[in-house]
Amino acid sequence: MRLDIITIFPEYFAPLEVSLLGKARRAGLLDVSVHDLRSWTHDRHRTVDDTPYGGGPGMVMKPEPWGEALDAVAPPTAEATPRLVVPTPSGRPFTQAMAAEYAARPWLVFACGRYEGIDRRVYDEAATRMPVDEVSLGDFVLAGGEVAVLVMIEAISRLVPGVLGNRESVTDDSFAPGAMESLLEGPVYTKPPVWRERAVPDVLLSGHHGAIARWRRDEALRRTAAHRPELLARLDPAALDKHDRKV
Ligand SMILES: CN1CCN(Cc2ccc(Cn3ccc4ccc(-c5n[nH]c(N)c5C#N)cc43)cc2)CC1
Repeated sequence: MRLDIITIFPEYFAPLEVSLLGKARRAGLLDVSVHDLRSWTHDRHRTVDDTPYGGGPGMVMKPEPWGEALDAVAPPTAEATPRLVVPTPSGRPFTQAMAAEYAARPWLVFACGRYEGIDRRVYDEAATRMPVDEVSLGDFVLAGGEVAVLVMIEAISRLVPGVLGNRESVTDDSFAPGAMESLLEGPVYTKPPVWRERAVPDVLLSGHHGAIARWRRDEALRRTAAHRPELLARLDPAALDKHDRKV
């Protein structure tokens, strides 16, 4: 999977060198390139922003550098076509399902905006030759797209086959398709069996896999009811057995 990131702060992406993502890159599972948008400026001050037409606070990212950057990173003559993913407060909510969709794609280009955003004509022109997705991480306001892209790359990359050593660990994720979809994950425990007089629930030490699965589902239902009751409304009633309904 090829990932290209265009930003005025390339240093934000140093974390992509460490941990799982670093290993995945070294294993050739991920081909990640970070590009400095200012490489496509031609003035002495390497200008990427200007005042907004129509007035208003702040600055807007100029279209020219973005146009040249996208031409260079994803040339119209390229054999493959990337999906352009642009984080923005006004985008579609980023979800685990979107992460899974993106993880199945061969090439993503991430455009990290700053200031009050990127001139709209950049989106419109790019959309003439590649799919453009505007995506939001949630109902809060960041100062730019870099942190959002880091979050999305981590969520997407862990779903790429081979990146996570133990594939099973994604099947029980919150929001993962299947039985746990729309449920938050339950509590987890490891050794020691007792820590500061707090014991691990007996069922987890019982070796009784059916009882353990039941306990985990009950805990997931309880946590979802407590923290995200609206997710329970999404559950297919057929997926709930009579025991679930008592939780
Ligand atoms: C007049 N007002 C009208 C409202 N706008 C709104 C606004 C526009 C940009 C920014 C800063 N910014 C620049 C690029 C960029 C990318 C992502 C995000 C982002 N924030 N929150 C998420 N979940 C994000 C994601 N993903 C923020 C970004 C902040 C606030 C301001 C001007």
